[in-house]
Amino acid sequence: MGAGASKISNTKGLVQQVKAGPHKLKHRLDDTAVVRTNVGVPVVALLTQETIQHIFNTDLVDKEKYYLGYAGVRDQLMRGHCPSMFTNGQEHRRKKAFLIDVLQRCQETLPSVLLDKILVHFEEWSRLKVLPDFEDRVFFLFSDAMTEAVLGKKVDGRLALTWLKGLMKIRTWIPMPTRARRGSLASKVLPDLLKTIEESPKYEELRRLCRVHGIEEEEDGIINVMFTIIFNAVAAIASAVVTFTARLYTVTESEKKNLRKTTLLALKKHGGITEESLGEMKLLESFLLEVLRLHPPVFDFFGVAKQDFVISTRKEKVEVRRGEQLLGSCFWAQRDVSAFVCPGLFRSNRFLDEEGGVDKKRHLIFPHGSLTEPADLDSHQCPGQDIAFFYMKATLAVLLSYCSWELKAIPVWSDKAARVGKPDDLVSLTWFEFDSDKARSVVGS
Ligand code: HEM
Repeated sequence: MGAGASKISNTKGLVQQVKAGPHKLKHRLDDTAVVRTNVGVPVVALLTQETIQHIFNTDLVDKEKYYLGYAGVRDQLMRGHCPSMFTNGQEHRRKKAFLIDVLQRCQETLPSVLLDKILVHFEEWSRLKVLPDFEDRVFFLFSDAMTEAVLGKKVDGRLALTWLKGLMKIRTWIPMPTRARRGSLASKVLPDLLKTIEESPKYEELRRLCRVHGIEEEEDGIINVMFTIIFNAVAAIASAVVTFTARLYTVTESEKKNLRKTTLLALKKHGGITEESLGEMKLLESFLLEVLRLHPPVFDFFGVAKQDFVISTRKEKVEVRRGEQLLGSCFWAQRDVSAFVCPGLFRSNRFLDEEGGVDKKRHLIFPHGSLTEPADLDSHQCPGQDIAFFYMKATLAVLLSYCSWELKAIPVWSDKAARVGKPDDLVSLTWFEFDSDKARSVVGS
């Protein structure tokens, strides 16, 4: 029986959640589809491709302001303005339409800004040779590229990272001094962060767009842009790229060689990073999708039932009461055996066309909805996937074709939600080399 009443306390639930993460919800061989449990808050957890659809249904489920189940964002770090992904109804429609407009307006500058940053950052990494802070450095690369493309001027990546690291809080009475310290550091950098945005070339344009989209307080719009760049965009793509780098370590030499060869071939054929060359990097894309299937940056999607409803599965009918928290487990739904053969295995060619990849892609739900369906204003699905894939594929293509590196340790995944898909220990490089001359001759901007 999956969804019986769970009597455990929030504290015990939270401790289990931190220790076991998604493995608290079910054993990998169970076929449980729904379970009532406690992950720091009581939840009805949806664990399959079929049941997780309920969390995407905005007629049944609302977002909770500032909260994702047991975790939340510190509203003072948002100056009391709520990010789009935590809002509902008209407020959500307005904010999401505004953000989509902002993102569309930077589409043209985005590729050249990114290529420039890739070359500059990789050259710096190569000079340093050893990168104990590799994860932060990937974040800085994407932060520079994204902020410059959207704002016309880059924001200091260290300010952005300090703000991000202090953003999340946990719903518990247990004292968390490290989190508290990070929260107060983040409060300190917020004025500098906002000042850089206010002084950026695109600031007036962003204020105008706020008015166009009926966002009454301009600060609300600006904070939403900041949240989207740093939290929604940069944090997610940086994590996926670090996870990819670690995953490469786990595949055979011949797989790696083939990946490098096909990527470089596409780059050379089209004379650099273009829509065409990226489109031809089928193995790179399949590898990346497999990384995002097994290690999505967001494991759990949360929402609150707006009304009573029933979830019917093959085995049972589960009644959900209005006000109950729902947890959609992206982690388990992307390991559902009804959609993926041998779902626990990492198979880098799983999403190739000849492997039926096109059909399988629709079961990828890491963007908070099917990857093959476009995001719209009535859902909470991510509207940034095109940008995300351009950023990730372009960076990985240059990395694979012109760089060599060594990881400090063999990566191990025990699936800690707080690591947003990355392996348990910090990913560091003991050595990094970049063939800048060759890269510039092909991808030079
Ligand atoms: C691999 C990279 C990415 C992943 C896995 C990802 C995933 C997600 C997920 C799971 C959500 C929903 C969160 C929730 O409601 O609980 C979301 C929302 C969002 N994402 Fe992404 N994202 C990625 C990259 C990006 C990028 C590059 C951008 C912008 C350029 C972006 C912009 C947004 C925005 C604006 C929302 C809020 C949508 C709304 O309010 O309805 N994301 N993303």
